Amino acid sequence: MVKICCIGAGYVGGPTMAVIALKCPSVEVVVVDISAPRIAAWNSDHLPIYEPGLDDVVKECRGRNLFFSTDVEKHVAEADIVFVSVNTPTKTRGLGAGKAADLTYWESAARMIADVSKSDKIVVEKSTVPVKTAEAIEKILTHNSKGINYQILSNPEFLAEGTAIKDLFNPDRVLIGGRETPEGQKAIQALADVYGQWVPKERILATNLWSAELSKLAANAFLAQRISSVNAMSALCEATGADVSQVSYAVGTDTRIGPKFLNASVGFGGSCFQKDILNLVYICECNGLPEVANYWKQVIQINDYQKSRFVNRVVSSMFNTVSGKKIAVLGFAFKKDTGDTRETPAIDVCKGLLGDNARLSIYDPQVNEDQIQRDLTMKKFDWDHPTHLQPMSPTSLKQVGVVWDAYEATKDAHGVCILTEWDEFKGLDFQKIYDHMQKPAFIFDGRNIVNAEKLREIGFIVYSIGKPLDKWLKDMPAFA
Ligand SMILES: NC(=O)C1=CN([C@@H]2O[C@H](COP(=O)(O)OP(=O)(O)OC[C@H]3O[C@@H](n4cnc5c(N)ncnc54)[C@H](O)[C@@H]3O)[C@@H](O)[C@H]2O)C=CC1
Ligand SMILES: O=C(O)[C@H]1O[C@H](OP(=O)(O)OP(=O)(O)OC[C@H]2O[C@@H](n3ccc(=O)[nH]c3=O)[C@H](O)[C@@H]2O)[C@H](O)[C@@H](O)[C@@H]1O
Repeated sequence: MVKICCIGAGYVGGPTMAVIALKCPSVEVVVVDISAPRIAAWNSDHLPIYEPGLDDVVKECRGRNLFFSTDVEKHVAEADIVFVSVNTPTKTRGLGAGKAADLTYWESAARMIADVSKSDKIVVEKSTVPVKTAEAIEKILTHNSKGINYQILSNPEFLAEGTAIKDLFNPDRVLIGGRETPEGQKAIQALADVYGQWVPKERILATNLWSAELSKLAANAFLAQRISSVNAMSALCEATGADVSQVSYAVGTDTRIGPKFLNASVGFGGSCFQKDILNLVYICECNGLPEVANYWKQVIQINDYQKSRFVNRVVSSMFNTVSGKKIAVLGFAFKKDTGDTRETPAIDVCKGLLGDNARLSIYDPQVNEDQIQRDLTMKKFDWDHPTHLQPMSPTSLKQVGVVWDAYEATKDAHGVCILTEWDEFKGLDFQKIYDHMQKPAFIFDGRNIVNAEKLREIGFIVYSIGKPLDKWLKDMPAFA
């Protein structure tokens, strides 16, 4: 029986390994982590992450050929294939701070593999890492090898949160990079055989190591670039009276461009887009390519601009101040169908509003108060470390209330900001909301999910990203 061990039981390690266990009943899969609470949650009825369909997959295999354990060393020692899916945060200090990937967790995992291994192993990079990381890992493993043969593969993950199980069941492609040696090719084949149990052969792509590593960074950069492109257009739409949804549709019907990933928004969030682009920028700079670095930097700059543009719209529309005003924030997660708040645009928007002294009442169906308070008080990039190593959050912010109901959040509010596109927000009774709000009542839709015309009929003043402006907003300076 092939034994797989995955180091890191997070958003990637957990779902990916659960699907491998489901699709390959003859493979034993153990997911290990240094975080005991996380492993306990994986072994309980309340999994540590919310992901549609995940519960069913885990229930079917857990205890059969899927196990979660804190006994990292034992399971690594026994495995034939070791996936490493640990955090690769942005460095916060030292060389490359604010850009380069911090490979501390990766390196310590590699050293541990070298320490405990007694048999040959295929070591798979599942985390997103800088190009050439495999070379560093290879050095750590071979310098401590005790005659053991290691093959390093790069097998980046392309799942998106909220659709992880769907993406894993039916991936556009599985990318496996390895050394161009007979041993390297054999290792690629061994991993391809695992995926081959449910992924069609033609979707399993084999490349060299560096192409696989770089393809992951490139794919995220391209995806984020589409969003920044459409968000840049959204600003121009507002200035000219064009409608960004119509522009996106018209542009996306060109088969060379395609319709996906062209929704204007308050900005992209999530644990990876910004981190991976910063990493790409750093790699370009290190390779003496400042023009290429600056090109990709712009994707992040437009994203930051979009978030601050949104805050400015809110403040300037409400008589240039939100001081002391109650603002309801609907949605805090970085997208719908996840409880994940890492790099969510809601953090920057809320901080911007708090900077103007607003009182916030936040509701998200999947995010609790503790998480929101932590997010609003934590330093940039600190979130991307294993939970038990993150600094304790300081005292909570008094101006921020977190409630479990959209109607409660909006009661007596002066304005409502929609920051996540949860389906339930589309079905809210906006007449009821309007009736219980201060007047004039404002809605700022950062996700373009409400029917602005209907809301205007009720009496709201509505701002929707990239849409022709409400008469009220036209008369207000956008960047006061
Ligand atoms: N979240 C996502 O949707 C995607 C993430 N990725 C990449 O996958 C990697 C992991 O991301 P997530 O799963 O989101 O992170 P995560 O933070 O949810 O999980 C990482 C886990 O690794 C554990 N860990 C860290 N060091 C360890 C060690 N030495 N030994 C054992 N466990 C250790 C942590 O305790 C944590 O539970 C990152 O490189 C990320 O860029 C790639 C594709 C999608
Ligand atoms: O490496 C990763 O971590 C993953 O990053 C993204 O997945 P994810 O961040 O989970 O979610 P996306 O659906 O890509 O959304 C990212 C952000 O962009 C925003 N977005 C997305 C699409 C769009 O048209 N407009 C838009 O603003 C979302 O609301 C969200 O805040 C990629 O889609 C995955 O392929 C990749 O594996």
